[in-house]
Amino acid sequence: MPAVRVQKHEAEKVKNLLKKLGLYDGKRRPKREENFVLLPVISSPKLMELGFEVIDVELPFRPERQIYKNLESVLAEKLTKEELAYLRRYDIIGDIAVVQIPKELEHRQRDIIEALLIVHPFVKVIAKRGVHEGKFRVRKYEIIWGEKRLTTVHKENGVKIKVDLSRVFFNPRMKGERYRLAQLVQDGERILLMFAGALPYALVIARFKNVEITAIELNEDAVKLGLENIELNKDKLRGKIEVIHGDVFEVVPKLGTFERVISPTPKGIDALSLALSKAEKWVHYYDFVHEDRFNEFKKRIEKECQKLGKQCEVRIKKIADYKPHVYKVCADVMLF
Ligand SMILES: C[S@@+](CC[C@H](N)C(=O)[O-])C[C@H]1O[C@@H](n2cnc3c(N)ncnc32)[C@H](O)[C@@H]1O
Repeated sequence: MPAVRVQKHEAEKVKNLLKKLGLYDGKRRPKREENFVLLPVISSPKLMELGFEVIDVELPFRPERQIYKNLESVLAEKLTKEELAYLRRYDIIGDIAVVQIPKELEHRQRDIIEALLIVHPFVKVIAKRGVHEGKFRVRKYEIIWGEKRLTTVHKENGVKIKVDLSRVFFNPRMKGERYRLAQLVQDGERILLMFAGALPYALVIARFKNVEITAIELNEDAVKLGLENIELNKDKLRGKIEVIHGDVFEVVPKLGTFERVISPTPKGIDALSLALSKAEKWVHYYDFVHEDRFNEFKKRIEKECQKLGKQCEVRIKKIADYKPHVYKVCADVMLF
């Protein structure tokens, strides 16, 4: 059966491209071979046209449950249609499943736990999530099954990220966004990462690109985890990460400028002017914006640039739904 043979460091990028083109065969597992990875693909002349090395190899099939079963299909046997409509997206963070159980489904908690264990037999903890709280944006959780811990190692974009959900912010749904930024970055850049958390953005960027990242974070627990994460990934990182424990608004004004500034801004904090003032070429500024206010947000950024004597081009990208009509967005700002 066909597989594409790629260098290990390119595997993630090529896999994403193949998925986008509908050529990746998710029913079989990829395989490592020294410095190469064999990616299962669907037979297509397009692969040759794209210049890939296609070989014929037996790659093992994934267990059936991983392909066909999702939580909804398992629960469809037990829950009514009305109840199924209340099911929310859940996250798998390392070996922890994080679920939301609305009050309409509280009486179904046991069924939901059983179904999760069928779909994800490797999870060791199932936790119900609450809202983000405080300036460190940590969520409240209630463990409803398994080991009594909220610490785990999550794998994403080829890096390991140790997190303690009871002490630090972490959002696995930003995986694609972190990959997007890593692809925009060029080797050799100096990057300022504000509000760095346990370093998920820094690790993914430094895994793909040979850059110098200065990361600022106020939560001491996140800083400690970030340093552990650098150690955990040291063999894979092409770039360097320096972590500064402190308040962005005190530390950053004392620093010089950077080619690129990234601000995964906590909700309710305005660090726009600071981010723009420290950037030479690019800013990626995250915020939560009502769909009717995208243009207003863009104008505000342009005005801030003018105040700083800089010209800019702004693109607002929707990253995730936050609540009805409000999105988490990233403003990609090019300065010139
Ligand atoms: C939305 S989270 C993003 C964390 C990380 N970038 C991630 O994506 O996982 C915001 C982070 O900013 C940190 N933070 C909040 N206020 C801060 C400040 N004034 N200076 C530095 N860090 C701050 C919080 O502790 C939290 O880790």
